[in-house]
Amino acid sequence: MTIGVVIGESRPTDVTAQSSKPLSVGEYVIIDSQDGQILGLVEKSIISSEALTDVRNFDEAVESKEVADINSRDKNYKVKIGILGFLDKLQNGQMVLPAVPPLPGTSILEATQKDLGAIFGPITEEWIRIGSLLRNSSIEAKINVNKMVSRHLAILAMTGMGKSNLVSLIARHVSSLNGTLIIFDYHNDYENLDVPKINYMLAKINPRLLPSDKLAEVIELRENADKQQRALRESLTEAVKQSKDFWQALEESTASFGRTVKGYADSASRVLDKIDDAKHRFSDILDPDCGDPVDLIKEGRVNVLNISELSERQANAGLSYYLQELLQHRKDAVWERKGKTSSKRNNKFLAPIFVIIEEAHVFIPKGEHTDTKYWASKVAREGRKFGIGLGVVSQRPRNIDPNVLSQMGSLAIMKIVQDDDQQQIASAAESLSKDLLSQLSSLNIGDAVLIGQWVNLPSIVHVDEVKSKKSGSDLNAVSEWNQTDKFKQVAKESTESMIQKDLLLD
Ligand SMILES: Nc1ncnc2c1ncn2[C@@H]1O[C@H](COP(=O)(O)OP(=O)(O)OP(=O)(O)O)[C@@H](O)[C@H]1O
Repeated sequence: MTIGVVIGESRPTDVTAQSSKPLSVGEYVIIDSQDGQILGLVEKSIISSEALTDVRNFDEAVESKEVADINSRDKNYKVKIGILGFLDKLQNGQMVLPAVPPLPGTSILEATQKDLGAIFGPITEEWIRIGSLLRNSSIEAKINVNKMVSRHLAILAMTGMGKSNLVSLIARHVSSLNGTLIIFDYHNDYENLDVPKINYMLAKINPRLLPSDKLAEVIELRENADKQQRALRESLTEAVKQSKDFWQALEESTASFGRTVKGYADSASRVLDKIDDAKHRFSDILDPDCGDPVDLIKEGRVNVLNISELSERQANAGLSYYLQELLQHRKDAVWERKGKTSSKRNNKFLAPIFVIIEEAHVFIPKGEHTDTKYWASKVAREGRKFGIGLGVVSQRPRNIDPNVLSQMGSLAIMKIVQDDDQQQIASAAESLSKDLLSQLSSLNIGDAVLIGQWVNLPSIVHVDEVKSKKSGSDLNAVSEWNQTDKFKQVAKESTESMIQKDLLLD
């Protein structure tokens, strides 16, 4: 159906058109050019009224409105359309721009399912549905899972805009494809994730497997307490690591170090206090008898590792351990498959895995070293070769390490209003045009700009809501206060009636 006509000057990159009705920014249209059909994206949409132009006062505005209302030709709908490429080429995954601009007078057509389906929702197994195009809502929006895993992903948005909903949706699809997904859940957001055969667990740290500087972080020794750090380092011997009762052996070894090395009695005693404290406070997490925590992760499942009980330093030590081990497992598996080595240990992960780090700005911060950052950037660099994908989720993109962010080949960006967040994203993602960037502050909950390797074309979509996901929704303080008040009232009344009964019985 013809909805407009190209007017004025046109270029190979954009045209201006007069349309028969208002068109939305972000809507796809077809430019029926002399060289073939071209896909276009509405970048600017202007509506003007002949009668209501140059109005000088309120009375004149009211009179002009009456004139405008009866004149069907009064409104003028003008759009600027960006050219994305020839439609048939885009349907085959190629972007080819016209050499000659579409001639003025060329028809603008409504884009149909037939036109857009092959571009935004290809029907092959690796393409999974995550929603529909925001402005052409009958068109499915899909993402390519293979590209997501091999080229990494960043999900960036202000708080409450739908990041964990998108992660939950991805988890569902990965689960239905029998893939292995590992989510490091910092706020216990995924406890109620409704995915078949989910493997939900408390992330554990086995202190036997840690080097002394990492153990020092986990038991919360101060970073600049050099003497305590040394006391721990010297006490954490191979014999202690191998002993039956790890904590007892470590305590004995530390006590002995304090007795025998001159000037270290106080430091050793402080370390002993810290060990005792950590042993009791973190007994669920610090487990010398849990074996290798990576063994708790199951292949072919969605694994949610709850790290909400861990302090930031502990979570960092835990996460870097997991990332390092997961990368090594995948390297072993790939090398073994190529016949280059025969690994001594059982290769747990025979197929690619995808790891999602929530609150990435905490663990992969800008301008600061963390072990997780080191391993995350290694995974980002080497993951493609070894089949380990990284997904970073954050509400503060400006605080994520730009090197790691720029290695995320695919992005889902939801509403973001802060200018420095937008700038950080723009410099990390080449394919984020100025027009798309300007859309970010006007998106609603669940709307996302998708760019990068996992889509054929940058697009603005509305992500499907995962209805059964209970977590993440805002607390309803008013209703909870109300409930609590009612409970208190009921409790008070029943206590009063019991007192009455007691008095009567007396
Ligand atoms: N695609 C969507 N469509 C409709 N509602 C949505 C969509 N995505 C999320 N919501 C709603 O928005 C709320 C917040 O979503 P979600 O927890 O996913 O946001 P978030 O960005 O992860 O928040 P936080 O930063 O606090 O973790 C939820 O109540 C959820 O139901």
